[in-house]
Amino acid sequence: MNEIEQRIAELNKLLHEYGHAYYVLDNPIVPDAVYDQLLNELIALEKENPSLIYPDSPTQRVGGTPLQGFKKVTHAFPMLSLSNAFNELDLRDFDRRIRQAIGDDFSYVCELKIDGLAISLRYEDGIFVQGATRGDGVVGEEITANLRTIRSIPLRLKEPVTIEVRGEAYMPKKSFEALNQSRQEKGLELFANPRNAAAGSLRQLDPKIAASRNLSTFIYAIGGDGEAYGIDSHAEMLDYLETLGFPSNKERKFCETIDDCIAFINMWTENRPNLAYEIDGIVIKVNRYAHQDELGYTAKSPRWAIAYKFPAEEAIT
Ligand SMILES: NC(=O)c1cnc(N)c2cc(Br)sc12
Repeated sequence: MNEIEQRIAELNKLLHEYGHAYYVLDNPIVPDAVYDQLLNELIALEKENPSLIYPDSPTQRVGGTPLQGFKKVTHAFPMLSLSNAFNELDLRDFDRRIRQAIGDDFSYVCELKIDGLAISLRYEDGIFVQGATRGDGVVGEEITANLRTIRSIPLRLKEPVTIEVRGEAYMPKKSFEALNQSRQEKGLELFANPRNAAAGSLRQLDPKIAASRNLSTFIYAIGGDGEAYGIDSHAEMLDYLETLGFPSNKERKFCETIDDCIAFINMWTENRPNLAYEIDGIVIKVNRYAHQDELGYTAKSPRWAIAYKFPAEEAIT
């Protein structure tokens, strides 16, 4: 490797590491000015040596030309939908059905239900190759160019694995308010809520628009068989996603009983306004894969998970 090739390799490595710390861990290692200076150095070197541009270089996040339309893609593994619970009785019915099926020796994991747009990300040998919307769960729209602009989506994983993951793309509350403020000043129609704003941003044909919308993601599932990665529980899977470099939501709780889940729901019903992003419920999943396999699926959704939905908020008159 000559000096320029070495410097480009080093800048890619540093910018991936700094970008992961800033956008995924929310814990910057270097000041923004240092990040920007290194990024500008890489942009200049790539301009002089286009043959040395890495496909997953941080400079390659925002594509050039707008698309003509979105291709349809079939997910390698169908994307789940969850049955809903609206009150404590529904939750205790869910718990009772599980006990009747597998006995009492199991535990739950509770997670925040992010109010955004469900997405699927495909990586081959650790490189981000395709991203899609959920669509009908089987066929979605290919929105790779737009998802590449989301800084919390790694373009290269920490391990060279081939994997398909699922998560939620969302717009933080502050970004939503700023976007609507600027749209109001321009006399444009306002977005009704952050979910619509995130969905609208990811359905733009020009990636530069998506790049300007400050979207983020939480990744919360592996498509298909987690056991293929040596994992045998949901909690371990979430930790594995983090080791690969994905942003996973830290507000999750290992719960021994449905009472613990209800306490978690009550706490977040209270604390929901303090979050930087919107949630529309709490997802409860039986933790161990062996138990999930025993419980199986209905025609539409897993028997081992349920989404508690917060009551619809009173429209502010
Ligand atoms: N953590 C999770 O499982 C989770 C979080 N947020 C969501 N909007 C969804 C939707 C499904 Br389906 S699962 C899930």
